[in-house]
This record gives sequence, structure tokens and C-alpha cells, in this order.
Amino acid sequence: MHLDIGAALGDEADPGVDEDDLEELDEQVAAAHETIAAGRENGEFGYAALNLPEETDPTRIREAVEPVEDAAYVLTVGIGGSALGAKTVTAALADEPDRHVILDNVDPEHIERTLEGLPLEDTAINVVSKSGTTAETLANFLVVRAAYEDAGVDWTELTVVTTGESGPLAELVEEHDLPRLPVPDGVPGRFAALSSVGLVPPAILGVDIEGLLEGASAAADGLGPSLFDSPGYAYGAVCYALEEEGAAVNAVMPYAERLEYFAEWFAQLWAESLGKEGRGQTPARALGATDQHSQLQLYRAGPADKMVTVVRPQERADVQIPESEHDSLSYFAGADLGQLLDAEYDATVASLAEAGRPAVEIELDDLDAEGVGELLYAMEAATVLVGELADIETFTQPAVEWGKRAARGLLSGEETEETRTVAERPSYRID
Ligand SMILES: O=P(O)(O)OC[C@H]1O[C@H](O)[C@H](O)[C@@H](O)[C@@H]1O
Repeated sequence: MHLDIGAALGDEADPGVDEDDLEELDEQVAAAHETIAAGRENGEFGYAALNLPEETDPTRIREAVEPVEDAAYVLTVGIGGSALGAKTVTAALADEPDRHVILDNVDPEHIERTLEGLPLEDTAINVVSKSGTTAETLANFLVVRAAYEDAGVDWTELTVVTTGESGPLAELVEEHDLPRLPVPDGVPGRFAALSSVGLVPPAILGVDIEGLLEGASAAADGLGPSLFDSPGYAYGAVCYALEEEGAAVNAVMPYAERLEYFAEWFAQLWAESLGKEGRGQTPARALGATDQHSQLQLYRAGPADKMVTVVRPQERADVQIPESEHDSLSYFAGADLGQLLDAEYDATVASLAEAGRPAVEIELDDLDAEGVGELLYAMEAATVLVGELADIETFTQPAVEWGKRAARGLLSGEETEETRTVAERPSYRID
């Protein structure tokens, strides 16, 4: 994995950083690395996530999924960190990614349609909740279970659960004697992709989860006291420096359909970890080249408060563009679709640079298991580093928990501080 920050450097970029800024920042990176390394060593909450490549046991995951490894589909019931990592990995690496279906939202129409469209007798259920208490996940699981029962399918034979040792989900596991995989200790959900939280569907869909962990391990080995030695730290340091200069938005734009969900996974990681104390970049999700025809106008010519992160693999499938009888299409002659996509990528980076807008390029040697493992780990390391540099609590999410308590209170009818705030919220309605 390589990082090219050329288009974010120099006096011309707005916001921009120069090489001297990065040299200066490197002292803070060294201090942050010391904290991170000590946190990893002691298995402290949050920092422990960066030990997952070594600690996750892929054999245990493979054993747990054995009873359902021939299923035609995997239905993940989970939300946030309990869904996005798994979806990112299957979307990037499974040969048939559509065999992995996610139920995270509690939109009733969506769940009805999803369940109607699946052969339930041949669909494994992967229920994931670190806390075991998340309302969306539990409600969806109860609905799914009932649908299997209505269809005369024994859901207990098809279910794998990843959750902690206590809580309502753990009780269901006990009651129905379901296979349970543990959530790793000291790891917030959004940092748990490289554990059973994220690896059950990939294991069922034949992804090389061992290779994924090896790639992540290589990235872990590369962490050191200088931003110039590790792409993950380099990315974090550049984002931090750009945020200090006014880049309030980080638009993540992979030029690979298989990485579309990566931008979604990154959005949670970045937003929940770093959106605190009036700080944090707003992650925007984009896809190249599709969003060149949608969002790029704003990134190039809108407010100078953004950076764009483009991601691409160096190897692409070879699909020739056939010759056409029209002279006006002769510029395609001999080219393939990958060349066209790469040309669009280069044009985007150059056009941003030309307008003085910073772009950071992440290039993967290959979009294979090792490459994706390295990418996910690097982004987690970047996030932890930014949290240290900004001196914030990277591993908590108090603002999200307020909403969870309020929703639970509203459903149960119990009056709490949160439900009172909901009832008294200012509103101005126009019918
Ligand atoms: O895994 P769970 O405990 O069900 O949590 C699922 C999600 O819930 C909340 O929204 C948290 O803010 C997320 O960080 C978490 O990923």
C-alpha cells in the first residue's frame, strides 16, 4: 500500500500542508506512537483493537461456521460496527458478494422484502451485537426468527451469534444452544472488523480470512515512531494537519466498486471516533468514477473546507472496450475499461490539484485479501493516531448512546431525562 499526498502539499493547496509541517508533526507522532504502543502492550480499551491481527483465531471462526458453510446466503443481523466491517470485506473479496445480505435498519418494508426474497431454508443467520442490547438488532432478529418459524425452517440450525458473555442476546444463545463466537475484549465495535465480528460472513463466502489477517499483521508490524514509515500513520497525520488548516470534510472516493462499502465502514470509524469536542472531519462517501458526475463539482469549486481521499488498486481486470464503427469513439482504440477508470482517477486528482484542493491518494498493490487487510488496519491506525494528536477520547461514543437510551425510553413508555427532552424539543412545523 502506498500513500501519495502530493496534491495536498505546497502553498497552492487550500487547505494545504507543506513538508516542513509534516516534519514538525513527526515529533508529535512519535509521542503518540509511544502511547499507542503502550496501550497495545497493556491491552488497554481501544488500543487493543490494533492487536487483532495477531489475536483473532481464524480456525475458531471456521469451526463455528462449519454447520452453515454450504448455505446459499448469509443474512447478517447487526448494525454499525457489527455490520459494516463484514459487508466491507465480503463486498471487496467474495466471489459472489450478493450472497451476503445485511439487515441493519429497522425499516419494515425493507425487512419484509428482504425476507421474501431469500430462500430461508438455505440462508444462514449471522447475528452480531457487541453489547447484545442494541434495539435495531434485537428487534430485527426477533422478526427474522419468526419468519423462519412461519416458513417451517429451524432457525436454530442456521444461526451463528457473535456477542459478549451477558445481555439478552447471550441469554438467547444459552436458551437455544446456539454457536457463539466471542467479541474481542477491549475493542469498540467499529474497530472490530478483523475479529469474529467482521469475519463470519467472509468465512462462509469463501474469503481468505487468513490472508486478510496476514495483510493486517504486516501493517501492524510497520507501525513505528515516524509518520514517514507507515502509510496508516502518514494518512492520519496528513488528515490531522489538513483538518487544522480547515479541511472539515474528508470525502473518501474509492475508484473500485468492490471498495464502495469501504467508504461506508470508514465513515463510521472516522465520525464516531473523532467527532468530539467540536472537532472531527465529516466523512463523505463517494465512488469514482460515478461521483465525478455528481459530487466532484462541489469538491473542486465549492467551499475550501474539504480534502478528498482517493483509493485504487494497481491491478484491474482486463476488459477490452470493443472497437466501434463511429470515428468519434476512436479515442477508445485498444483501451480497456480499467485504463479508462485509471484515466478518470488521474484526471480527478489533477483537476483537484489544479484548483488547489487537497487530494490524498491511497494505492493498493492488489485488491486481494492481504491488500484489504492492510487497508483496514491502516485506517484504524490512522484513526487512533488522529485521536492522540487531537487529544480526544477516540474509543467512546456518548452522543450515540444518548439516542439509544431515548429510543428505548420512547418505546417502553418510561419517562426519562431523554424522553422529556424529546417531548420538549423545539419545533416549527409547516404543513
Ligand atoms: O454491536 P452493538 O453493541 O450492537 O452496537 C452496534 C452499534 O451501536 C451503536 O450505534 C454504537 O455507537 C456503534 O459504535 C455500534 O457499532
